[in-house]
Amino acid sequence: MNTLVNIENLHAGYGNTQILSGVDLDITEGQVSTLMGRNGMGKTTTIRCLMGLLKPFKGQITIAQKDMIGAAPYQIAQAGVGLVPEGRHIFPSLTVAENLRATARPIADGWTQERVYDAFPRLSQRVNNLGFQLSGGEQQMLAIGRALMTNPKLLILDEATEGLAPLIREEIWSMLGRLKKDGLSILLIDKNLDELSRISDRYFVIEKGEIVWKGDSPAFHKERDHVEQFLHL
Ligand SMILES: Nc1ncnc2c1ncn2[C@@H]1O[C@H](COP(=O)(O)OP(=O)(O)OP(=O)(O)O)[C@@H](O)[C@H]1O
Repeated sequence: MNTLVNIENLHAGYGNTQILSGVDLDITEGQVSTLMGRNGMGKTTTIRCLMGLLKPFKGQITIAQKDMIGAAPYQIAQAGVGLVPEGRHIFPSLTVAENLRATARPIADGWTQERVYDAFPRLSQRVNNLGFQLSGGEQQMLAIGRALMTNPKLLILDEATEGLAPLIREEIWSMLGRLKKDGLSILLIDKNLDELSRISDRYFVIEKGEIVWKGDSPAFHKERDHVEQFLHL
């Protein structure tokens, strides 16, 4: 199996404050990987470096074996990485259809609006509604749909089900399961261990800007108590 993204010895922070001090993270094609850690440990900072939104102090980032450190966000998108950011950030004054069209990068046999509506039937009933008129769950589905319309090789979801109702969470988790079956590589930033363990193949735990535990599914199940200790206060 091929390595899609490789992050090595990543150091980054804000101004003079160092947040990441040597993060190593590798993502294998076709797998679901999970980055976990308590609040403020550096998960979003790691993703911001990968997406070209924050310039790292040092380290290496490759996407499909190509050096991408310091690349601009549009170049990361072109390299096939799509992000569903924490807090969704859909366009509030555009309709659902316009939101989906806004970032689309069509390819042959790729994602279309119809495919997104098939995947999230709730959205198909809201096509002409404006972003701000949607419920939190519908906004999250739209944010995922919008990322899929860029036809990514790797889809990153930062706290995808945070604050959503159980039924909506379930819809999103089963949708992610279907995307995995279709062969999409996914990186989840999440803390819901029960739901994660249904689809995740590999796990990384970050603490104070370093990966302190990593393992595959069998290792996670065997050492779950140990992993949970990193996630609790
Ligand atoms: N723009 C910023 N300027 C200064 N400090 C920041 C900025 N963004 C984040 N930080 C700090 O960097 C640290 C890591 O934040 P980060 O968002 O990466 O954490 P996280 O692991 O994603 O946590 P959370 O689950 O709370 O989102 C925190 O201490 C945070 O306060």
